[in-house]
Amino acid sequence: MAAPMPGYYEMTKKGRSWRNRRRKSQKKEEGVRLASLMSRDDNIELMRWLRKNGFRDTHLVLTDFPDTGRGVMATRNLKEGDCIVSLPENLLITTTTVVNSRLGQYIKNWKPHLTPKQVLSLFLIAEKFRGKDSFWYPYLQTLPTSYTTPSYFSTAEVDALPPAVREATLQHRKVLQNSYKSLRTSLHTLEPLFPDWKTAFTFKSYRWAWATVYTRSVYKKGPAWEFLDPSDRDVYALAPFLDMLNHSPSVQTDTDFNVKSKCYEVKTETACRKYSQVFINYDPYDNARLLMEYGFVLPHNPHSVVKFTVDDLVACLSVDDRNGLSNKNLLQKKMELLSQESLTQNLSCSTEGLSWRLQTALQILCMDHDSICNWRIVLGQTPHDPALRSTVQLVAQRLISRRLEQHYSLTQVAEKVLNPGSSLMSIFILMLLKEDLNILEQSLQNMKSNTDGDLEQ
Ligand SMILES: C[S@@+](CC[C@H](N)C(=O)[O-])C[C@H]1O[C@@H](n2cnc3c(N)ncnc32)[C@H](O)[C@@H]1O
Repeated sequence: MAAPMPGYYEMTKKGRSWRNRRRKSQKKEEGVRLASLMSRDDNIELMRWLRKNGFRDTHLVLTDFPDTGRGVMATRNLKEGDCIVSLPENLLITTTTVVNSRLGQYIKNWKPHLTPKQVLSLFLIAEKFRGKDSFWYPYLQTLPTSYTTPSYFSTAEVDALPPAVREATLQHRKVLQNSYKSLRTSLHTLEPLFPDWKTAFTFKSYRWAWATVYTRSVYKKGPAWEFLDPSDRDVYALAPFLDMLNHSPSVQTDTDFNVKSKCYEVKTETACRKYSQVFINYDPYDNARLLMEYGFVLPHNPHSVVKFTVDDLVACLSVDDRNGLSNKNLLQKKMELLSQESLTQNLSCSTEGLSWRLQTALQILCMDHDSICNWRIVLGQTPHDPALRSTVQLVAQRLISRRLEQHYSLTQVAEKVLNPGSSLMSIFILMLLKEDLNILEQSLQNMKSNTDGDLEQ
């Protein structure tokens, strides 16, 4: 298991002003940190190998940051438009790399066909097993030995998750297990290449390789080889050094393969000061998605939301339903409308309040028989019908209060069961629960303080 990073311990125990003070003092310490990480043999070897194979030197160095773990630091000021990484094609691991490798001719004939992720995972295991004989050895040496993605969660950690995230976790694990199961029957054909194939291609090593591909690959369109399973797109590339860049939602970067220079390039659209961490923006993901796909959670993630299902909304409607809003026929009509208007998913709230989709779905669900016949007109009215508005407000408050209660108990149990001192995953799960609590509390507070009952953001 990856060793928990001290920065995360600090984050869970101390306040924002403490962190700000700490950050300032950390800036002074960064020169020392820089020395410590760059003097590690595997990092020296990685940089030497990259340069030898056409990587142009950049003003970036690998550094251990207290808040994010290993990342990349700028050794000079970077300005908007600077190309910060330019990685030649021969240093990318894609399905083409695998096809042209010794492994290629073996796996081409496997049935069922392999997906691009399976191909890359097998290649990583194979090359790792070859040790120093592999061209990729200096890169493989710098990869994490384990991850914090859902396939590494303990049972207690899975149980502590909010229900929707737990479901996604179980699904993620099932996909991984099925993926391994489907190729396991063909592994013996690798015997001429790997007499020790049983020791090399275990589920444990597959889980590691799979997580490596999931958390570290960049988008690069491949040729979609005819031997590949077309259900997954051939768009993954492992990119040494570039994959050391951590994610921040507050930066803009332009990351793509340049067909002219034949290099994978990262251009920053956000200036970065000397001795600061250089980030790229993976995507505008909320914390649940970051945890599922990358195995981490961001404190104060601006994209974080708490999601609801239509069933959650309906359950709040039917409590004390004196107006008959959940009458069977009426409810069926409302459900049809929600489907027709694609309002059955992404119903969420953030610290800013309820999303437009959640508000609109609630308004439709709160309409009585007369209003539902003219639902477009009723929805379009400004100001809204006061009776409808107050029903929506009541149901919305009930929705958030209920989730808040559930979340309080989940968090209390999680705090008892999980040990943030021994697992980074436990820290992230507790952070996720606390971020969600914060969103729900702020949403409810906003609603209550809004005396006019205006639910619009
Ligand atoms: C592409 S790698 C980045 C380099 C990685 N930190 C390393 O040491 O190899 C992506 C992984 O880095 C970590 N990561 C990225 N951004 C992060 C952030 N803002 N905070 C914490 N961890 C982050 C997550 O573990 C994620 O799966």
